[in-house]
Amino acid sequence: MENLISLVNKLQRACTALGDHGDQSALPTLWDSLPSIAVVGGQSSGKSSVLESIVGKDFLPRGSGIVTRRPLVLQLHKVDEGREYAEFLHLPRKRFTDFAAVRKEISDETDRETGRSKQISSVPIHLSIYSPNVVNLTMIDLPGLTKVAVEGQPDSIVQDIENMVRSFIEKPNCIILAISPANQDLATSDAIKISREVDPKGERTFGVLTKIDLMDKGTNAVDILEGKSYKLQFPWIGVVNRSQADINKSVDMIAARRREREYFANTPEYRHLAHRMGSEHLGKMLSKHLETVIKSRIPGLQSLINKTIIELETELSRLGKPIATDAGGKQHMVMEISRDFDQIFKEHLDGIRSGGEKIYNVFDNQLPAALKRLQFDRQLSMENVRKLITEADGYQPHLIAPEQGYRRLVESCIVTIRGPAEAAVDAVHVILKELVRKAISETMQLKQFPTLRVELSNAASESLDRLRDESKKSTLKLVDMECGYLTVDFFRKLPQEIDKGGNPTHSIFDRYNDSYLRRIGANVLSYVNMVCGGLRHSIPKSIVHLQVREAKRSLLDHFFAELGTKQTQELSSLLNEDPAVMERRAALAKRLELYRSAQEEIGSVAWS
Ligand SMILES: Nc1nc2c(ncn2[C@@H]2O[C@H](COP(=O)(O)OP(=O)(O)OP(=O)(O)O)[C@@H](O)[C@H]2O)c(=O)[nH]1
Repeated sequence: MENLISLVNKLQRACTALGDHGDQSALPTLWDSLPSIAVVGGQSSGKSSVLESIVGKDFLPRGSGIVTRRPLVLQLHKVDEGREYAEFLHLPRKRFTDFAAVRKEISDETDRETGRSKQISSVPIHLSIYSPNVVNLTMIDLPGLTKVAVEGQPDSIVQDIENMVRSFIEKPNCIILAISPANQDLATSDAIKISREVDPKGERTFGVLTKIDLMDKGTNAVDILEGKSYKLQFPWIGVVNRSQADINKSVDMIAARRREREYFANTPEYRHLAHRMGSEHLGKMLSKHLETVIKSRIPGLQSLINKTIIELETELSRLGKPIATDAGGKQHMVMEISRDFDQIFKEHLDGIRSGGEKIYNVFDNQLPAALKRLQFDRQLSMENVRKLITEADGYQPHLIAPEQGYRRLVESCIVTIRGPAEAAVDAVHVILKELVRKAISETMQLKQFPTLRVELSNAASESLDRLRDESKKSTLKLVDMECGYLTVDFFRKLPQEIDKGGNPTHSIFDRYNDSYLRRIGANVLSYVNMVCGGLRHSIPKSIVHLQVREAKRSLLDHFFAELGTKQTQELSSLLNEDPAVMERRAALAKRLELYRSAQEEIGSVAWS
């Protein structure tokens, strides 16, 4: 059972180390879900004395006025053997074996936060005590409630202390140790007043009556201790702490405890209650109660932790990975994100994502339709055929066939194919750009880095422009090649005039008759159609080879080459992100670490 309390101790320590004090922040808090015991009471009611009695050590600052000015989270760890020692969370690895030094450090640490003025602060001091003589407990000592500000204190201090105390004890997981001095009327007890406000049924309030030994002669606290004056769910516990005179005389704790036991055992009014009085009993009882509370809370705590982990992970993944601080790490990160983008771009082309199919549509529909639209009517009109042939003949008319005329006619037709060829290159370019845009917006990590997003998009776009230019050059070359060298076989296989029974001795004037010119036009058209048929297949090949496959292969080559030369500062500006996002991510990561370790700790205890 003891490991239940040490579990909560561990979790509370982890909370503090990772910045979860249960204070108001935009992060989920584990601290508030863990049971704790807060000691409340009026000034000088004996809070510190009760704490010291439970610990069995002198370690708290003493003096007049407000001594406790910051919450002190005190964790008691029972160890099997060895020397007692204390450790502060703000001084890790420093072991205090001298408890007078602990007292001084509490005082100094209080002053460090509040200055030497008598101000208060809600930032807790965390102190752990390891001893064979303590029970496992976590308790929070709070500043004493006061009614008036003393010199040097602002008037608001009365309300400030009350608010701070309330903020701790109003949490449903807080067990309230309400300290009231027996030498004052219970009706005026600050502890009872404030605990009743937050726990009207007294379900989590333990009433502790101090200074019983200082009560007026002839009066006693039996009615209170028997729960007749003010009823709480748990029985009242009376304690007799050391008086100021005892402290001055350095009466040690062991002696003080023995005297306390004797006091209750030997005072006739309290003898019947002696078995449930005293600080030792108080410590044990609190420890037992805490165990019960923790046990009942474990299932709820587990499900809360699991739920919070999922929430934190979801938000963290939405915010993206944290940025490396060194140049190498930054470069690696930019490369990784860029590769993610490149991969998505390729997936669009390869059909894993949509969009690549539009390229085939260019080859299968747009290009053939554009080629078809080239009617060559103008080039092959009777007048034009006649004009080109006679021009090509020059001063010496052709003898058998108008060789040069044919060439000029073919060339004048084929040259018009450059238009559809160029248009196909441009159409594919537009599609590739659209795919880059899509891939950029689908690369999750890029949402985090607007500058990198722009740079990457520009680099990809420039690459595509370069590829378009290359592709255009080569594709047009294909067309130009068709102009540069005609397929001789086609013309050789053409039926000659003579074969058709024509008269080869026709005069030159007869040769330019309509049917002769029409036949030449038809021959040229049939040749050009054959060329179009070939280009319809070779233009897509050229485009795919130089634009599509090359984009897949080397879209970011230039970008990566330049990346290698970038200095840390340039890399940092590439990975510029909103500082608020960075802060939030760091805070979330810390909180997630806390919840994960809590999940592990609770898991192991719950199973055992
Ligand atoms: N005789 C006697 N004196 C006590 C008892 N409890 C506390 N005192 C004395 O009362 C004075 C105040 O006790 P503290 O324990 O310092 O009270 P506190 O509530 O912690 O005080 P602040 O932190 O200043 O609010 C000290 O001089 C104690 O010695 C008690 O049960 N009997």
